[in-house]
Amino acid sequence: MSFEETLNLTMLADFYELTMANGYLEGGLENRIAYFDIFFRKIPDKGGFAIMAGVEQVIRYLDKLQFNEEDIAYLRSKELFSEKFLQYLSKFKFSCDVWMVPEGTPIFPHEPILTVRGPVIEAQFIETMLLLTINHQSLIATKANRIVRAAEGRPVMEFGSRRAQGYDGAIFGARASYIGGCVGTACTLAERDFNIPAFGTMAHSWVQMFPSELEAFRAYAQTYPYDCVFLVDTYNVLKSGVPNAIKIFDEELAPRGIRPKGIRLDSGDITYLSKQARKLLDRAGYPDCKIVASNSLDEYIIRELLVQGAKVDSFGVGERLITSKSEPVFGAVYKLAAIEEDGVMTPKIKISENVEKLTNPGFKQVWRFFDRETGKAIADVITLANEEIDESRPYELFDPSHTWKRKRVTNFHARKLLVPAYVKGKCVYDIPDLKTVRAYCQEQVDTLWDEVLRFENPHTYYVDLSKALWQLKEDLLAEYLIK
Ligand SMILES: Nc1ncnc2c1ncn2[C@@H]1O[C@H](COP(=O)(O)OP(=O)(O)OP(=O)(O)O)[C@@H](O)[C@H]1O
Ligand SMILES: O=P(O)(O)OC[C@H]1O[C@H](OP(=O)(O)OP(=O)(O)O)[C@H](O)[C@@H]1O
Ligand SMILES: O=C(O)c1cccnc1
Repeated sequence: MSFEETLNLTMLADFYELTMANGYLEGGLENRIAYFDIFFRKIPDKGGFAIMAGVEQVIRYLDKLQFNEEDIAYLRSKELFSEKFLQYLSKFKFSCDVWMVPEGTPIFPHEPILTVRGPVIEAQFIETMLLLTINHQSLIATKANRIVRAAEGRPVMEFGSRRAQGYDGAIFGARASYIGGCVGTACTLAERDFNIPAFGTMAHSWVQMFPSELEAFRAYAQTYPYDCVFLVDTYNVLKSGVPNAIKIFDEELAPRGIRPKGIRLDSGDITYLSKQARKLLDRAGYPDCKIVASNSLDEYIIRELLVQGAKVDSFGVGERLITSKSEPVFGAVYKLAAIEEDGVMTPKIKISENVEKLTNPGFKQVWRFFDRETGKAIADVITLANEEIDESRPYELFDPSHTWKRKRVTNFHARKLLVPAYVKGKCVYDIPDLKTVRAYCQEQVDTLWDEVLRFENPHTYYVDLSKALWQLKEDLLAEYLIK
């Protein structure tokens, strides 16, 4: 049984979701339809984009939503909820429609990345689990993608389980890291359950367990002759670690015609040590022996190491990736966008003094415009769900805050980003395997201009509103301001 199959997280809800639900039922609002959007406001690390992740876990959660007898008994013990509500929960069956942006897609602030439509009790109840799932995995996939891009084609392995914030942080963090572009993970369970390649080198304790470093390397080579990546910094990298590694390559592997895989540096000045180690290995006839570096790395240090000319072939990255240490919050929120009664939809807006916190009302779609000539993404446009984009005619983009800033685009292809995931509670989403998601992510990131990809002061990618949505927002703002 996979780790996920052991989980039923129905009760992982914020208590107010239950009190509101009880209130809706008591007030006869249980059949009122609500539309909720998930969107985020700020890209971590001042980046130019984020990566959508966690969709598969949202589906696993929704598929299992069910209150068992224990849950009902516990809720009854609170002496807060009506018997009618407890009966409702015991027969609870998810019946909403859900649209999601596929995993691995680059996403931008303020655009809906997931929309739920359904009876308000159900749609409201799932807020917390949906947010925590998308927030966690999108955070880590985004961070992983930054680290992988900093490594400029050198493989990055995720080494963070031991420093993850809890076991689910480790497991789903490994999953998200893989989507973001890591080649594999040290987390064994992640390979068992998600098919993410798991591999590793050795710990300092292995080296310490033997009377000498040389004996430690020899024992490892005898057990795993085809898989030797020696950790060379337990005592002294250049005086003992690398020379001992070379000695064992010569004595244990070379006579059998086996090429060594690598050495790992885990402390000290990685640039200096990797350059010196490279010279020693090359001189000894092992130019193909790879140098792996680890030790509190992130995209900034990796980039700096490469600027310094470090001779590192691959990176193991743990704590700063699995916790997204530099910015550990992905602030996606769940906001009501419309309600529907007797088939009539009423758009809703959340007003705020802070322009950043104004919501986009109504039932919406997000379109990504691609230039047909370059294949590059030009802009995203949030429209009302029933709008169509005619690719055969020029489309006028305009900045929703500075409407005089306009751009006419021609020769474009427009793709809907929100795709159906549930129809009336039934999953209609074909979950792709993770390798496919990872490849899709890379392909989609490649559609972004370098100006959006860069780490420092990236260009703000356009996320515009259609005229109809902009007008609706203006009208609602005017209406509320007059009130
Ligand atoms: N050439 C370099 N340029 C920039 N940062 C580096 C360089 N080499 C290593 N670092 C980073 O500097 C930080 C500190 O590394 P250092 O090995 O000096 O300290 P440490 O972690 O305390 O060492 P140890 O593991 O021996 O205790 C780590 O995040 C490491 O990745
Ligand atoms: O530094 P990270 O990016 O998290 O990478 C993973 C770290 O985990 C291991 O360290 P260990 O737990 O053995 O402790 P250490 O920091 O003393 O090496 C490994 O040797 C790396 O240093
Ligand atoms: O396999 C490794 O080298 C490894 C695994 C986890 C953490 N640090 C290193």
